[in-house]
Amino acid sequence: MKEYDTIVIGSGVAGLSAAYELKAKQQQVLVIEENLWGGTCPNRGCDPKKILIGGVEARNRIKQLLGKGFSEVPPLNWQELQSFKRTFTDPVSANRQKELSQAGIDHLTGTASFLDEETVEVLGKTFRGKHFVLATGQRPTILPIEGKEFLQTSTDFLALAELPKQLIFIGGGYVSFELATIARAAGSEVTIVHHNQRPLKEFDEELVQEAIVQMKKAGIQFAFDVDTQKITRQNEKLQLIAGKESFEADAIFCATGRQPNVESLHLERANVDFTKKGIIVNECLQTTNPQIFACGDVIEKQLPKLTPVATFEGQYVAQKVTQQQQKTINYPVIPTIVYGSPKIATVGTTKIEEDRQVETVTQEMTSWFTYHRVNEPLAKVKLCFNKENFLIGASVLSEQADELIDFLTIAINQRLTKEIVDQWIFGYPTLASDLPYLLK
Ligand SMILES: Cc1cc2nc3c(=O)[nH]c(=O)nc-3n(C[C@H](O)[C@H](O)[C@H](O)COP(=O)(O)OP(=O)(O)OC[C@H]3O[C@@H](n4cnc5c(N)ncnc54)[C@H](O)[C@@H]3O)c2cc1C
Ligand SMILES: NC(=O)c1ccc[n+]([C@@H]2O[C@H](COP(=O)([O-])OP(=O)(O)OC[C@H]3O[C@@H](n4cnc5c(N)ncnc54)[C@H](O)[C@@H]3O)[C@@H](O)[C@H]2O)c1
Repeated sequence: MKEYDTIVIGSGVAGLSAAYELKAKQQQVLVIEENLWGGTCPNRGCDPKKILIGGVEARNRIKQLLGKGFSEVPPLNWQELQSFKRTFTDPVSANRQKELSQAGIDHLTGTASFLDEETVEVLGKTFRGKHFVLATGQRPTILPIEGKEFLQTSTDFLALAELPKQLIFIGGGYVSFELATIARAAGSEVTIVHHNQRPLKEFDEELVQEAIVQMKKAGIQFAFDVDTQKITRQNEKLQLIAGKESFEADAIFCATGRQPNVESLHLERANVDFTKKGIIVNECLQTTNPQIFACGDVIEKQLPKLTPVATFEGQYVAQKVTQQQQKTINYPVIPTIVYGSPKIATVGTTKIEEDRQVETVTQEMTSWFTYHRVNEPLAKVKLCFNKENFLIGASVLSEQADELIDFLTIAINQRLTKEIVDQWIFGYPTLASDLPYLLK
């Protein structure tokens, strides 16, 4: 049986960032992956989504400038956009394997299951590890309802060769807001159905409501307080049934959250505890078995489950395994973005907490040159300052929120004030040159 210093299970951003860091510390490493190498982000998550959003952004820019240089909005050609996307996604899995070979990291395709605390089995072969890193990520949850076999997921949507005419997204989270924006811009009729009145609950409620107003203007329909009970097929059409209400569509996508990939690992044989939200870890990302660490989406955590968070954790875990790191994990503030149209982004503390004596300042930026020059309908920021006037959090609504939020993240991490940035010269006119007007 072959023995390794560390066996990494899962080749997403969490697993691979751990593997490369472990190899750099001269460890013998094996990575095991059961599906596409590279995991969710580059194959069926952030990257393909953002390529499709690129087409939407270009079209929306022209839409905003109708009568201001443009007289018509060009149609978004789904097949062409999908082919462009595939030029990115198709080579990912083979490239990731090639890169691992070049780095001298052993890798194996198959499902890993523990036999005991030190041994895993893959396709009938066994491997022993002194340490393990569990980075098996999550998969979309499918509602356990009658007709669930008709439900599709974000993975299916991102791979659609043809775009159906009428679509429903169940759930008012990231996936629904982003994929509904893409489908609508490409010409589908789209409805988001949500089970209460508060979609995107992690984001500022007022900004979410303002985003919904604009999405409705773009033709996306919303149905709130809809408790989906079953899906039926009648001829070529699907019916989503919720009590007395029913909605018709050609395709229905379930976007009600994601669940951890733990079942096939047989964690009980390795004495690793987990809940339905993920693998339980301590503040050193160590599982209930001290030789086994876990990172990325598969762990149970309050933080947002995002690519840069998974990368950060993968690197930390590698330092922990090689004992280069003594401290508990210390996360910086985490920016998170919904790539709809408009975009909504948030970072740090954004709620007024009396005991921290914070102040929230709302700035409407629509008339600022940055937004007015491209005729954005609404651009708004909410900034949270502590009593020393340092920025500690922000929420942004705009087509350019994804870029501004990172400048605000730098301002929080570096404790930037207006006095400091007034000493700097930024390229003008840019989002960065707005920064002095946003800080105290
Ligand atoms: C549609 C979509 C859009 C997203 N957009 C963004 C975005 O814009 N920005 C952002 O920051 N985040 C985004 N995310 C979230 C981001 O993709 C994840 O947070 C990130 O990919 C998690 O990485 P990971 O390494 O933890 O897991 P994954 O990338 O999921 O990797 C886990 C891997 O483990 C493998 N595996 C599972 N079980 C086993 C087993 N027993 N044996 C062997 N292999 C196994 C899986 O096949 C998978 O490849 C998006 C997610 C989705 C679904
Ligand atoms: N831009 C990004 O960073 C990005 C984009 C996509 C996905 N992601 C990651 O993927 C995760 C999954 O995204 P998601 O949108 O599937 O999940 P989510 O957790 O963001 O949203 C799911 C939504 O579905 C609702 N819901 C739950 N049960 C429901 C039901 N029966 N009927 C109707 N609504 C219901 C929830 O209240 C919630 O609003 C995200 O939490 C995030 O970690 C990130």
